[in-house]
Amino acid sequence: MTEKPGVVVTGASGRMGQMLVREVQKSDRLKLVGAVERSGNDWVGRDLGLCMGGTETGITVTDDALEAFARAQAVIDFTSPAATVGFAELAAQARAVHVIGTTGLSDDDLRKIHVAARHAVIVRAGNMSLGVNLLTRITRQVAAALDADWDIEIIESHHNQKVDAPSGTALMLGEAAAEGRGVALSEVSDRGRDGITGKRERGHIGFHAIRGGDVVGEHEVIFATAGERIVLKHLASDRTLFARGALKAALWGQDKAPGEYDMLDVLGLGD
Ligand SMILES: NC(=O)c1ccc[n+]([C@@H]2O[C@H](COP(=O)([O-])OP(=O)(O)OC[C@H]3O[C@@H](n4cnc5c(N)ncnc54)[C@H](O)[C@@H]3O)[C@@H](O)[C@H]2O)c1
Ligand SMILES: O=C(O)C1=N[C@H](C(=O)O)CCC1
Repeated sequence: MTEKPGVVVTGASGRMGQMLVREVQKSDRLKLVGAVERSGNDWVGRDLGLCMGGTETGITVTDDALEAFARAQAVIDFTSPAATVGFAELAAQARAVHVIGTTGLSDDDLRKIHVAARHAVIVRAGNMSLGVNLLTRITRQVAAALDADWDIEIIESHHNQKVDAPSGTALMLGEAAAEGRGVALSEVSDRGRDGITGKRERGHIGFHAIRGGDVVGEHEVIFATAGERIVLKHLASDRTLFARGALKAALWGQDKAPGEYDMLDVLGLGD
């Protein structure tokens, strides 16, 4: 039997990090070989299993990402934009598949990730769930079928600890709607109206963010015209769906050529 690909989880103590650790430990196709946290985090230098309130795993949480990545075939990374940009370079040096779930990346961050993908497989998506990725396809199709008499608005809701807005998922849905309309999202995006904004611009795509409690993630794409509305909606109630998508991406990437990929590639929903 061939060896299972080894996985390092970055941001191991985070909401998604802990979920990812559990899912890799449960997997019969991947093996957990490392856990990375930022310098100064309480978990660094301690056994991962004990930190998570369970039994010893023999994996010591480290802040030395390159040393950990060198032992891995995949890095699963749901952290912060600054951390992810650094990890992209290190994962490329280690020739490990880099699965990026981090959102809130700037254009400059994306350029750096693009450079790293010359030497490594990078799979990045603002949402790793099958349902949301399918919804991007449906959104594109509906937007292509309707003209600009239909106003497009995207509403997203998340827990009160989320630090970026609009969510990565809302931006994926916005990109899909813009693509269906044949326009660039950057030209038509309206984010969070406030004050005397003037009337809604025809053809624009609006974004609105709700933050509260422990909402895992909810997204609505509204197509509104005189007398009728179409509302497409996705509700996530459990973070394991994002983690499972990330594991699928880590396995899928093992035999791919260096380059940038997304979950549509992984799920076979691409063009
Ligand atoms: N793509 C998806 O499907 C999806 C799903 C859920 C969350 N996310 C995104 O994942 C990211 C993390 O979300 P979360 O809710 O787990 O946040 P979180 O704050 O709970 O966890 C982030 C973790 O990253 C760690 N971290 C930060 N900088 C680091 C560094 N330099 N080195 C190592 N670790 C570092 C933090 O210490 C923390 O433990 C966010 O950008 C979120 O939007 C994406
Ligand atoms: O909890 C988060 O943070 C989430 N982030 C992603 C996003 O920005 O869309 C996916 C949903 C959960």
